[in-house]
Amino acid sequence: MKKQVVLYKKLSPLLMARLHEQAEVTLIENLDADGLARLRDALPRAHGLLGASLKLDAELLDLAPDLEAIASVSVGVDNYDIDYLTERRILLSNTPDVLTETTADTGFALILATARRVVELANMVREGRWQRNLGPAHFGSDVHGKTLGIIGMGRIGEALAQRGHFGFGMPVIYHSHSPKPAVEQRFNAQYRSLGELLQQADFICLTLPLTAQTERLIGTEEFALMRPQSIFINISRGKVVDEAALTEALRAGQIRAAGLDVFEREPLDLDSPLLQMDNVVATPHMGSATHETREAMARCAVENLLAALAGERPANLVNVRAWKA
Ligand SMILES: NC(=O)C1=CN([C@@H]2O[C@H](COP(=O)(O)OP(=O)(O)OC[C@H]3O[C@@H](n4cnc5c(N)ncnc54)[C@H](OP(=O)(O)O)[C@@H]3O)[C@@H](O)[C@H]2O)C=CC1
Ligand SMILES: O=CC(=O)O
Repeated sequence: MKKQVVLYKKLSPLLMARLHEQAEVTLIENLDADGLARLRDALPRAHGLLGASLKLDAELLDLAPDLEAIASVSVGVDNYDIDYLTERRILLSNTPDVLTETTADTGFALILATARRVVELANMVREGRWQRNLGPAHFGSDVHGKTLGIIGMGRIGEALAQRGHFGFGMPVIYHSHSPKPAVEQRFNAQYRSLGELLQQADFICLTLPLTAQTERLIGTEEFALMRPQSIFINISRGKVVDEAALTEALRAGQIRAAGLDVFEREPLDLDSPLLQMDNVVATPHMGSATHETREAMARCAVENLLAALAGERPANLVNVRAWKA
């Protein structure tokens, strides 16, 4: 008998067909109130779940006694209680690697957009406020040659370092759990303590996961270490930053600008003070959002799920302790 899979993310026809070959599929297209009620109805029969952007906590998963595997269409796994999943031997998989380059492109787009004031000045043109040649009040700051500071030197951090070093001649400094000799050699990068990095980098880029250790890692004290010309970029998770402290740092001129793809609460409220500031470029958690990459992520998630349901170890197993060899 085929296993029951609940999808809470729509897939391409090709991937739907692949899944239908192996499983009975229930598709929940929207996670609105109606969709969530349908999800709760489907959970008691589910062997596998596939989707993203939903906090799957114990209260919800207790409705699914036969659940064997969850395939997250994301690399970040902060929406899951990993200890709970491991205890229940539910295999959690994610989609690393396939989104690394695209997310680093987004990071660099934010670096360029904030430093060169692209959104603010493009809006000036669009709104008919471009009436004379630009003067210093509208000048931006250079990107090439400036110091790129990366917090979390993993896959995406490394792809950002590659762009900065080879593309823009930027000295790279970084902070991570531990030094990365191979990265240092490839990009002439130098390890710094968190405090040193915050004091020395022109661009401070967050590329680490949200965990109990990184939640609110950057707050009032950390912004106080940055310089008035520093530009802060967050493509990791909103909760790694104290958003009120960030808002205050921007207001007080402690930092020059911020490029933000992620927020404490998503979607970002329209009345967020961040949206009142010309020196903030806010994007809608679009790090991996290209046609090619989202399809590659979905394919990766489908293969992970099908492997798990077939009793094989998924290629991107997150909670390895849940695997019984
Ligand atoms: N904006 C978007 O759309 C996207 C956001 N993301 C976010 O980016 C994150 C990173 O992805 P990826 O690069 O693939 O992940 P990796 O696991 O490859 O890299 C994360 C790095 O963060 C470092 N790190 C973790 N905790 C700490 C800490 N407490 N202090 C210092 N360094 C730490 C790790 O260091 P070490 O190696 O030394 O242990 C690791 O190298 C994801 O978890 C996700 O939240 C990802 C994709 C898209
Ligand atoms: O935020 C996106 C992810 O893949 O994680």
